[in-house]
Amino acid sequence: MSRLPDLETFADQHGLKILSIAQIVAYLRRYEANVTRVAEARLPTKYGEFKVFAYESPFDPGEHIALTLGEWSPDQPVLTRIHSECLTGDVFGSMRCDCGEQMELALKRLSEEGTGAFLYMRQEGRGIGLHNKIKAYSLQDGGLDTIEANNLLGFDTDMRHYGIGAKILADLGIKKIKLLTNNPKKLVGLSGSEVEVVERVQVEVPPNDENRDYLETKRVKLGHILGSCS
Ligand SMILES: Nc1nc2c(ncn2[C@@H]2O[C@H](COP(=O)(O)OP(=O)(O)OP(=O)(O)O)[C@@H](O)[C@H]2O)c(=O)[nH]1
Ligand SMILES: [Zn+2]
Repeated sequence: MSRLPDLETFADQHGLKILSIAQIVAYLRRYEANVTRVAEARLPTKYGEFKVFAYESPFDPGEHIALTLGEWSPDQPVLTRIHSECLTGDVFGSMRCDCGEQMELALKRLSEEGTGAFLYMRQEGRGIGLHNKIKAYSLQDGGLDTIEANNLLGFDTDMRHYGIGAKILADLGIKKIKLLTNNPKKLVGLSGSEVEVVERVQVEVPPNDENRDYLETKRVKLGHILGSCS
């Protein structure tokens, strides 16, 4: 019986191209990060009159939106918040985390600046989704920290990526940003993208009794720059 050729020889013989898993993943990541603006409208808020832009992206079902205030020139660094969805904090005022208050603080800062962009990325629960975040909360009620809970559920600590956010900013004509964040990993996540972070702007809110341990875990285990408000 003749031996089967190895995959690469077979591919050569048939004019096929064999891609490594890493090449396929890199390709999907690039393709996934393409965004299409699907709608835009006026959005008057208590923080001022924003424009709201809706985006979609292949392979990513998240209905991401961007709110913008004012105008900018192509080389102007724009005050920007890339906010990850937290339904419990952003909508219901949960005190387990700092998300809702950070969202309000960021919108206020944009309003004071008179110019800026606020991206609302549908990466609930650091990318694990709402139901899984609530499962993680349940484990945290039993004594685990936010990272241990994610890991016990079989998820990485943080499953977000920032390529789509960078593409949305590029679509809005933003090339340089002053990024409102306490998370240095967001800067790393944006490096090599079409957007340059020229400054990190602290967006810290005071801790409360419900989120003090959670914020400490973020500081110690996730490397968030926190502490000026405690
Ligand atoms: N899995 C999980 N997600 C959480 C938990 N608490 C908050 N989140 C999510 O964490 C995300 C926000 O991430 P944070 O680590 O608070 O902040 P960040 O966006 O990385 O950093 P900043 O820019 O400084 O706000 C949101 O998607 C929340 O839904 C939790 O206990 N478990
Ligand atoms: Zn939150």
